[in-house]
Amino acid sequence: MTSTLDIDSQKAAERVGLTSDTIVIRGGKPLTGRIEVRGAKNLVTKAMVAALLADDPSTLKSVPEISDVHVVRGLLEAHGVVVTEQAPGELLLDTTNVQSAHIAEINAHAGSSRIPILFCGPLLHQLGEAFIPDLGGCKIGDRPIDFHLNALRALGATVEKLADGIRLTAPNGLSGARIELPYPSVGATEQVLLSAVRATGTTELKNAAIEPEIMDLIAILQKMGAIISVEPNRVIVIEGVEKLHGYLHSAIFDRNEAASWASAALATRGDIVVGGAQQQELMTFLNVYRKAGGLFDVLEDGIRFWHPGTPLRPVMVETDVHPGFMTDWQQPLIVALTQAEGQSVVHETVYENRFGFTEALNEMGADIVVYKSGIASITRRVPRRPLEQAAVITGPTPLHGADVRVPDLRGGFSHLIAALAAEGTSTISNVGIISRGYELFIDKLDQLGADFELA
Ligand SMILES: CC(=O)N[C@H]1[C@@H](OP(=O)(O)OP(=O)(O)OC[C@H]2O[C@@H](n3ccc(=O)[nH]c3=O)[C@H](O)[C@@H]2O)O[C@H](CO)[C@@H](O)[C@@H]1O
Ligand SMILES: C=C(OP(=O)(O)O)C(=O)O
Repeated sequence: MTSTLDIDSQKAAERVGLTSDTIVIRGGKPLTGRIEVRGAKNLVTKAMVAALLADDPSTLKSVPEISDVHVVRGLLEAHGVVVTEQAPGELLLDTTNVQSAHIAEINAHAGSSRIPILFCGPLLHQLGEAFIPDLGGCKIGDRPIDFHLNALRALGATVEKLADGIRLTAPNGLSGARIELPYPSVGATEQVLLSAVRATGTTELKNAAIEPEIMDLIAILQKMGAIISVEPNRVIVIEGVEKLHGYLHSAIFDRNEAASWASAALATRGDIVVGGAQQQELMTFLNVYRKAGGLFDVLEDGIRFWHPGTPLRPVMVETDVHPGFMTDWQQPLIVALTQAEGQSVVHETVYENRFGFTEALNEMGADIVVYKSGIASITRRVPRRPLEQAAVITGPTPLHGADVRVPDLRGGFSHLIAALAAEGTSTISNVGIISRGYELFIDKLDQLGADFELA
C-alpha cells in the first residue's frame, strides 16, 4: 500500500509563485468585500486525468491557479500530454502523443497530491501499463488505497508493489465487473469510473460516492462518449465503450473554498460575497450556517455570507459523505464555533485524524476538547464508524495571536482565519500547503481588507 508522504509546503508555494512560506497577520479586523471562486480542486485535477482517455485534445475552463493543478499538469506532461493555457484558467490538454514516462520524472511528483492514483485506468487503456508514485495529500488519517487496488484487480489489472510506488499491467485489457465498495469513497468511485469507462463490457459499482464533483466528472465522461447511469441507492452502471473523444467543459465551482470563506466571514464578524458560489451544492452547509446564526443571501452570481452582529449559536455537526456535511467544511467552521455561546459538537466520521489543527486554536485561546474515540452516547443520523472522533467546542472564547505551523490544507485555512479573528499578531508558517486548494488566497485576503504581510 502506498503511504501518504508529507507535503512539501515550500515546493507547493513555489508552484503558484508565492514568494514566502510564512505570513504575519495582525488580527481583529472583520473581512469584508467580494472574492471569486473558480473550478473545484476536487474536480479539476480529475478532469485533467480524464483527458488522457481520449486520443484528441480536451479543453477545460475555470481551472484555478492552485498547486495541485501544477502537480497533475507535470504528471500529464511527463506522459507526453501537451498542456497549453489558452486563456486565463482555460487549459488545452493535447493527448495525441501519450507515452510512458521516465520513472524519475514521475517520482519527482511523489508525495505532492493524491491524484496520481487516478492515472491507473487511463494509462492502462492508453499504454497497457502504469507506474504510480507514492501519494501525498493531507495527513488526516491513514488514507489507504485498498478499495482502489481491489477495484482495479476486479477489472483485470495486475498490481505489483514496488519500493517507491506501484506498477500496474493489464495483459488482457480491462473488463467490466461487479464491484461493491466497503464505504462510498470519492477517490475509489472515480477510480472505477476512469477505469471502467473504456473497459470491455459493463461495470456495476455499488455503494458509490455521489459528490457533486463526481457528478461533474460523469458529465465530462458523457461528453467524451461514455455511457454511465447513476441509479438509485448509490449504484453506478458503466457500459464500456471502445473510444472516447476530447471534451469542452467548464468545471464546477469549488464548494469547499466557498464554505471556507463563508466561515471566515462568520469567524471575523465580517461580510463576504463569494462570487461563483452556488446554492445547491452548498445546501447542507447553508443549513448549519443558518443554525449557527450566520446570515446568507443567494445572489445571481454568488452568495453573500455575513455575521449577524448578535451572538452565534452552538451547533451539532456530523460529517458524512454527500449529501451529508462534507468533512472538508468542519475545520474552518470550528473557528467560527469558538465564538458561539455554548457547546458545539463536531463528529468527524470520514477521517480518523482530522482535529490536529485544534491544538493551535487552543493555543490561541479556544476551548476545544477532542475525543479520540468519538462520543458514543449521542444518538445521531450517521452510524458510528470505528475510526470516528469528536470535538467539543465551548464558546465564546476570545482568541489571541500565536505562532503556528500549518498541518494540512483545511487546517491551515482555519489557522489563517483564527489569526484574522484574534487580537494581536500571529505568525503562520508552512502556508504553501494552503495553495494546494485555495487559489490566490493572499490576493483574496488583501481584497477583503486583511492586515498582513508575507515574512
Ligand atoms: C482530491 C480529493 O477529491 N479529495 C477529497 C476526497 O478524498 P479521497 O478520495 O482520498 O477520500 P475518500 O472518499 O476516498 O475517503 C473516505 C474514507 O474512505 C477511506 N478509504 C478510501 C479509499 C480506500 O481505498 N480505502 C479506504 O479505507 C479513507 O481512509 C477515508 O476514511 O474525498 C474526501 C471525502 O469527501 C475529501 O475530504 C477530499 O477533499
Ligand atoms: C483532504 C483534502 O484534500 P486531498 O484529498 O487532496 O488531500 C481536502 O481538500 O481537504
